[in-house]
Amino acid sequence: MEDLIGKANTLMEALPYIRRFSGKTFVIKYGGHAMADERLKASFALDVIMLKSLGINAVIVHGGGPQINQTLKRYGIESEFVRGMRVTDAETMSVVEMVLVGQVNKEVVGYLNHHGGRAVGLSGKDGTLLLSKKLLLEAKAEDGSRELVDIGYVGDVVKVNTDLIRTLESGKYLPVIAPVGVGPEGESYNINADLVAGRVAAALNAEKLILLTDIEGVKDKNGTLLGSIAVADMHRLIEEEAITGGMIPKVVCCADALNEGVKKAHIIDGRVEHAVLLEIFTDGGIGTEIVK
Ligand SMILES: Nc1ncnc2c1ncn2[C@@H]1O[C@H](COP(=O)(O)OP(=O)(O)O)[C@@H](O)[C@H]1O
Ligand SMILES: CC(=O)N[C@@H](CCC(=O)OP(=O)(O)O)C(=O)O
Repeated sequence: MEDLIGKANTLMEALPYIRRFSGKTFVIKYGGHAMADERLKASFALDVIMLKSLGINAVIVHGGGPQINQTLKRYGIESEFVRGMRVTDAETMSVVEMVLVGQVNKEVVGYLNHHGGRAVGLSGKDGTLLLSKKLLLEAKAEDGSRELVDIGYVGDVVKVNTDLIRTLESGKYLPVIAPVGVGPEGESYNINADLVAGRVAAALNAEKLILLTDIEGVKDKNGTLLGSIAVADMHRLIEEEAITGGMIPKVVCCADALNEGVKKAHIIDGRVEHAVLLEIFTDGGIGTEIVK
């Protein structure tokens, strides 16, 4: 009996969160390690289906950097990154689109539905979901000055077709978005998935933006996990090169999303089973929260 009462208490702990979040929108960026491991795939799918069952409008944006790397390697195409963004020429762009839209998106949709979801896969081209433009990247020149760098078909989101997402949600469907945008001339753009998640969260006025990654959260120069960082500290950590590579677009898009009205932004460890539920339904949460 004690065991059963314990179970009931665990359920009751979630009640205030369920009350607070039912009817709200959560945008979840799914990527990194959690996409590579069968047990974690199932745990992620079940977490998302649980959220939908509780009346939370979950929207998934997935990555696929490692899968793109694998295919580029198979084709003998070299790839390099600037501040966490892949330099993308026309040939690379066609591989990126093939892998993200044709392979990864369908795989994610497949296992969400296998576990009982009503997932619908979309690229930024479907219904012009992600109208985009070329992204010029601000980087440090050798003399220390700032310069804008053209890294090819890499984009930023100009406008999100929120109508399409709301239409799917009203039918209880679960949108799963591949981070490929479309320009005014119909051209494709490779967009960092964290950036897409941040823009979609802002456009939907989301309650939470949650980025799953392959590390416990954001760490300082000594490797200590930071439970919470303010936007000002974030800029300092980037300047000091404590935050580097793929972590840069993550923290920057969290800060942008908060500025545009998203209530909370979290970077959490996708290697932990049920990471999404632990973040949402426990008092302390997990990982790093970015705060204004
Ligand atoms: N300050 C930092 N704290 C944590 N991770 C960092 C930091 N700076 C750089 N990183 C790196 O960023 C990586 C996460 O970015 P990325 O590999 O692009 O993740 P994902 O594939 O989940 O999008 C971490 O594995 C880590 O190597
Ligand atoms: C411009 C840019 O860098 N786009 C990314 C898109 C995929 C992505 O963001 O995947 P992860 O979240 O798994 O890293 C890329 O080409 O790898």
